[in-house]
Amino acid sequence: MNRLETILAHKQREIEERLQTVSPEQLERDIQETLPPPDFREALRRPPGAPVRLIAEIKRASPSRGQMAPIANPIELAHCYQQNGAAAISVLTDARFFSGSLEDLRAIAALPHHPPLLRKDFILHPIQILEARAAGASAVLLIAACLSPASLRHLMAYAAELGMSALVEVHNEAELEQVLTCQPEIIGINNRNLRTFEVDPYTALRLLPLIPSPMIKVAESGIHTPEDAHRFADAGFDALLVGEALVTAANPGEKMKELIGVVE
Ligand SMILES: O=C(O)c1ccccc1NCC(=O)[C@H](O)[C@H](O)COP(=O)(O)O
Repeated sequence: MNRLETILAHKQREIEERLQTVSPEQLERDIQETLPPPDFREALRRPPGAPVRLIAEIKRASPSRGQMAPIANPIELAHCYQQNGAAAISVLTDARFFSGSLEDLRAIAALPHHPPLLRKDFILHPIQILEARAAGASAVLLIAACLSPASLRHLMAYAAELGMSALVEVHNEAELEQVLTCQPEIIGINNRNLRTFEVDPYTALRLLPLIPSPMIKVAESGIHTPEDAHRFADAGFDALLVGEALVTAANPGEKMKELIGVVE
C-alpha cells in the first residue's frame, strides 16, 4: 500500500462509522435553518493586476511533517487570517493524520463575516459534503487521485446542489485530463505528490498552461517565501493555498502580508 492508500483505507472505515451515527435528515434540517455560505469561487477570482488571493490553512499536523503547530485556539488563528486579508480559509477536518475536526470548522463558521471556508479532507462520500455544509463550509476539496471520474462528477453535482463549490485537485497531466471532462470551475494543482509526499514547486507551473482560462486556478503546497508566491502569482494563478508556512510562522498575520503583498 502506498501512503495515500493507507490514508484512504482509514477514511473509508471512518465514513462507514459515520454513516451509522449521523442522520442525513437531521443535517438537511440543520442546513435549512442556516444562511447560504459565502461564495468561495468569487472570493478566489483575481481580476487582472490584483494581488494573488490567499487561502490560509488551519493545519496542526500532517502525514509528511507530523505535529507542526498546536493551534489551541483555531478561532483566534482564523480571526488573524480574516484580519490579514485571507480570501478563504481552509480547515483540515481529518483527525487521524492532521489533528483537525469538524468542530474546528463549525467553531470558525460562527465568526461574524468570516471568509468562505473550505472543508479540507479526503472526501469520498456525499455524507461528508452534507456534514461540511451543515458545519458552515462554502466548499469541499475533491482530490482526483482519490476518486473515479464518475464519483468526482457525482460529488461535484452534489456540492453544487447544496450551494457549495468544489476545489478539484490534480497533481499530474493524466489527472488533469480526466478532471477537465467534468468541467470544474476551480482547479487546484498540488505540488505535493500524495503517494510519496514529495513536493515539487514546478508541478503547478508545468500544468498551469493546460487549464482553460475561465477556470479559477489555485497553486497548492510548498509555498513558503515571497519568492515562491511571486513565482505562482506571475505565472497567472488566481490563488495560493498555504498551510505550513503560516501555522509555523512566529507572526502568521505578518507572514500573510509578506505573501499576498505580491502583485504581478
Ligand atoms: O501535507 C501533507 O503532508 C499531506 C500529506 C498527504 C495528503 C495531503 C497532505 N497535505 C494536504 C495539502 O494539500 C496541504 O495541506 C496544503 O496544500 C498546504 O500545504 P503546505 O503549505 O505545504 O502546508
